[in-house]
Amino acid sequence: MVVVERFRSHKKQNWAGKRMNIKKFYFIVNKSAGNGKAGSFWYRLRKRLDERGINYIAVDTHCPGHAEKLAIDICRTEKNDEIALVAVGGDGTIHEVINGLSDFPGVPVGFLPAGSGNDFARGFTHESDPLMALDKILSTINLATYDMGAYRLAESVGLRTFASTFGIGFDAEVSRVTNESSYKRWLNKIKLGRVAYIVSVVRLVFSYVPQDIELVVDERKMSFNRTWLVAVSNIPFMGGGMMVNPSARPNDGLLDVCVVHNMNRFKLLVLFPLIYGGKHIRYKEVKILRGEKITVTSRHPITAHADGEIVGSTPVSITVQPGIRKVI
Ligand SMILES: Nc1ncnc2c1ncn2[C@@H]1O[C@H](COP(=O)(O)OP(=O)(O)OP(=O)(O)O)[C@@H](O)[C@H]1O
Repeated sequence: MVVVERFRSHKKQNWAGKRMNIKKFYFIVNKSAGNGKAGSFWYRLRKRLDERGINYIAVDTHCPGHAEKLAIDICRTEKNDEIALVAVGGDGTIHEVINGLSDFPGVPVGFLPAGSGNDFARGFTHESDPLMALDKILSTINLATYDMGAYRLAESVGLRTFASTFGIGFDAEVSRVTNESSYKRWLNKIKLGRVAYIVSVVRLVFSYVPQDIELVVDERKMSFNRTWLVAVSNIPFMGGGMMVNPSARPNDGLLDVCVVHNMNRFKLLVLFPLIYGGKHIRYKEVKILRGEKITVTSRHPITAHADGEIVGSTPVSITVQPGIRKVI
């Protein structure tokens, strides 16, 4: 009955935990995150920085993709062992910043959660309050090295990075519909941004068409019929706290894979709340795997997201990059 398969166990943890000598903090601020909530958060954060006499520079993003360019420009002009970059926004903002840092492994990154979902904070920094998160970052005591995921889509050039989850299928459509929705804006206003993802699940469950896929995890080849989603995770959470891969750890050198297949729509809807406690993995239609290299192919292209941002469609190959990123 329980179809939870663990053919790889966690590797030895690569926790680094050391103090750094950071001389200057760069804050990359996406004031549009959380549908504008980040702007008011930033006002309070800046006040705290000024009160403490911190040496910092803040730069605002002006459009999608800008955080990545800013991160590259900063790292090219500054001594990499003296700076830290801090993303202020949601998971989309941190996704852009870590991609900008791809060629600069020595630069630590921090996150002040001010978006709608904030799964990065849940999985890495464990601090949901932006002011508390700022205090932790400034103390730079909690510096550790973490794994990142790398993905290559057939239609794109080069390797891209994700921090939390790479998702294919239903969850990608949920991310797309949520990001385009007007209810996300309204729910963010009343501090219920994560509920927007739940609304999208209910909207899509009766129209989404599950697809057949081929999955390879390390050397192991598998076929799944009527697949709703494949979620490749570095941390347990996606979509604002859904615990899709409860055992995923960002410092074990491995990625966890959750495949939901052959489940009828009504069962999916009824069981959906279980994902918040990670209890969905008990069901025969849910397969959990773990590995270092994952490829997904399908006859028809299936939408894919990285950290909640739509990035393309299948086929895709994904690998883990063990301990590559310093996070404060
Ligand atoms: N100045 C800007 N104006 C509009 N959009 C921006 C701007 N700067 C960045 N963006 C885009 O805003 C999008 C949303 O940002 P982000 O994901 O950080 O917030 P969120 O969607 O509210 O939070 P979460 O992803 O945690 O649910 C990203 O795709 C990013 O590229």
